[in-house]
Amino acid sequence: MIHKAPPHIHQALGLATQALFVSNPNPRVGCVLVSPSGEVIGQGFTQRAGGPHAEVVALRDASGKGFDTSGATAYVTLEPCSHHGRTGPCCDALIQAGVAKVVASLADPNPLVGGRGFDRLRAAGVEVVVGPGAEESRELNIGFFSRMIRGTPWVRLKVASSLDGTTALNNGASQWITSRAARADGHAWRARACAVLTGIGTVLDDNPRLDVREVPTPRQPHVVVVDSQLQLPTDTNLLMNGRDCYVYTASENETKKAALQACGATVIHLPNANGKVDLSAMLQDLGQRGINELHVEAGHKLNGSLVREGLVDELLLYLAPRLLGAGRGIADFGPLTALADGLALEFKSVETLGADLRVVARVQGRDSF
Ligand SMILES: NC(=O)C1=CN([C@@H]2O[C@H](COP(=O)(O)OP(=O)(O)OC[C@H]3O[C@@H](n4cnc5c(N)ncnc54)[C@H](OP(=O)(O)O)[C@@H]3O)[C@@H](O)[C@H]2O)C=CC1
Ligand SMILES: Nc1c(N[C@@H]2O[C@H](COP(=O)(O)O)[C@@H](O)[C@H]2O)[nH]c(=O)[nH]c1=O
Repeated sequence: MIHKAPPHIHQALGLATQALFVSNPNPRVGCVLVSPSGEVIGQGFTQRAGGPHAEVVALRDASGKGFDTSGATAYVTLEPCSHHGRTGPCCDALIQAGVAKVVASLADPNPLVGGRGFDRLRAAGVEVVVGPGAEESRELNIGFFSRMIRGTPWVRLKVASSLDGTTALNNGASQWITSRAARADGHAWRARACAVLTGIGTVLDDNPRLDVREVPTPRQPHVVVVDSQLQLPTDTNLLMNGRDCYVYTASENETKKAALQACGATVIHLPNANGKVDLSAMLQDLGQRGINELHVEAGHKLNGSLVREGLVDELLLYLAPRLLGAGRGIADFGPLTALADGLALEFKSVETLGADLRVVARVQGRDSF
């Protein structure tokens, strides 16, 4: 039997997409309220952290328009919450509004919710259907699911390269390899991430801003720097706009640490056995700090370590129609002795963006948590 998702859940998924740049670190959720006669009476999506969740926005929308919500069906892309977080439980709001049925895409992976929302609704006599739109909702919230289930962010490596895989010349020149359109698209991917991570090599070569300025966004992602020796200059562009900045280091230089902290950075000491930063421990720490999607824009050295240590989930690759020959590559790992030891990927999408190509490729098996 073919199970067809009801159109209202597609509408709710469309609303959830509107939360893409907004709700971090909360999941992107949409909700549509439909009256017993089949009329859409309220809609909403999750607002910024601490603001109302999708269900409450939809209920307010309905009551604001003078609609009676009793007997309505709520189509929602994630299990309604049952706990008192920064806002009250959405289950209670739905029950109080007299909603008769909830169609939800999938259960919330948050251990504080995890099925309790559905139990609470059912206990109050609300009919609950789970499943329609599950794949799309999980995909939209891959970072939230990663953090809740694995305890670490979804790691997306963004790279801009020539068609032959060069990301910078040996003298460090790299601006710009890709077109304006590709770079603007890259900003949209920055905007959906909770944080943008880079290496000290990139900071010293480029003094990048790593902010979102080519697309409108209500919030800027945090910035994370991997810097073993605390070489980060206090006048770096990264510290100029008051964003949260986390610097992971192997250095115990308290003077430099104090200088960076005075500029608003948070310095975290996480050395590995080689005197570099322990990248695996860093991801655990970022998970605890509420980072869902981690957007990496680093050079070939840090990218290489992330690949070598098996920490990369996805590649966001912009390819310019140009050959640059020898230079810095995408990720410096290996040399391998067997082809089978390469990082096996699966293409998710290939699109043209102006003159360039955008390839999204996922590391095989990484999304099966
Ligand atoms: N085209 C593109 O998409 C991009 C190009 N670039 C280009 O890349 C170049 C910089 O590359 P690169 O020097 O590789 O810079 P990275 O950004 O990769 O930073 C590398 C540095 O990170 C530090 N580090 C700390 N811990 C680790 C660890 N566990 N593993 C690896 N590195 C660690 C090391 O310095 P330390 O030991 O001192 O801490 C290392 O030298 C620039 O020319 C820049 O323009 C950069 C980003 C994107
Ligand atoms: N060279 C290159 C990119 N480089 C990345 O962009 C960073 C600069 O970001 P910002 O300071 O915010 O403009 C730089 O340090 C590097 O990480 N990106 C691209 O989309 N295309 C390109 O050709």
